[in-house]
Amino acid sequence: MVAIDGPAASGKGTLARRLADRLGFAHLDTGSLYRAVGLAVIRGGGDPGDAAAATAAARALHPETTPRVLADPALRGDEIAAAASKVAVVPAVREALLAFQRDFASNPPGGARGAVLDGRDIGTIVCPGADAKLFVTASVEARAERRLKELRDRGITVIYAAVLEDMRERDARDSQRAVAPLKPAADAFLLDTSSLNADQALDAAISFISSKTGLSDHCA
Ligand SMILES: Nc1ncnc2c1ncn2[C@@H]1O[C@H](COP(=O)(O)OP(=O)(O)O)[C@@H](O)[C@H]1O
Ligand SMILES: Nc1ccn([C@@H]2O[C@H](COP(=O)(O)OP(=O)(O)O)[C@@H](O)[C@H]2O)c(=O)n1
Repeated sequence: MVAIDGPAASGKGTLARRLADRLGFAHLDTGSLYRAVGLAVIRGGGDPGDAAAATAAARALHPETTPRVLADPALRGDEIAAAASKVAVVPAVREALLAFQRDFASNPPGGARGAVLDGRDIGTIVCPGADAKLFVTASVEARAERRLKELRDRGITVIYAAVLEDMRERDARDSQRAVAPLKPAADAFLLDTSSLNADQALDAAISFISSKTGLSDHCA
């Protein structure tokens, strides 16, 4: 089981997807779970900063329907990213999402022989027993450039300064929250992708993972 954590637009999702393909593992983007909770609160007319509304939305996510919910393209916008980081500070929300993540890691769907999970607290809280942990970073400017390009490619009109500001705010909220803050696990491999392309990041990750013997479905 491989755990990948890091801040927004560091490249952790791209790396996790490509690693999963390479290893024949299932992939779970755990940020989508928090985004789904944020989206559900907004669609219900609520405020993502309201802990009770966020907790109710997290508890309403059921394992059978979750894969369909996670495929909703509406999850990908920056407004939903901000909502996700607000619901993510609520301990009861995190608690409600824990079992789904651990179950995915221990019993990967589709008969996969392992799992790659990416998020903020995979190596520290969700799967502290992971066989390999990576913490992917990049400068906030490089990450804002990447997110800007991604949003513009999807036809969304945004300016660099606003994306940079959003990213700084989310970094601060994610790193400073009391429960499961964004930070590298003590035994994580630090991978700074500021000057690496996606292929180079994948190569560096494969070298690290190859140095670990025997990947299994260890998680908690
Ligand atoms: N090493 C890299 N160098 C440059 N761009 C990258 C790299 N890895 C990913 N990207 C691009 O940056 C954007 C954010 O990557 P993503 O994997 O979604 O980040 P995260 O999951 O950390 O938010 C995407 O458009 C992706 O194609
Ligand atoms: N394991 C996780 C994953 C995401 N999150 C929260 O969910 C938000 C959205 O995560 P994401 O991974 O989809 O965001 P990006 O990195 O794709 O921008 C983050 O800013 C975190 O606040 C979390 O708290 N724990």
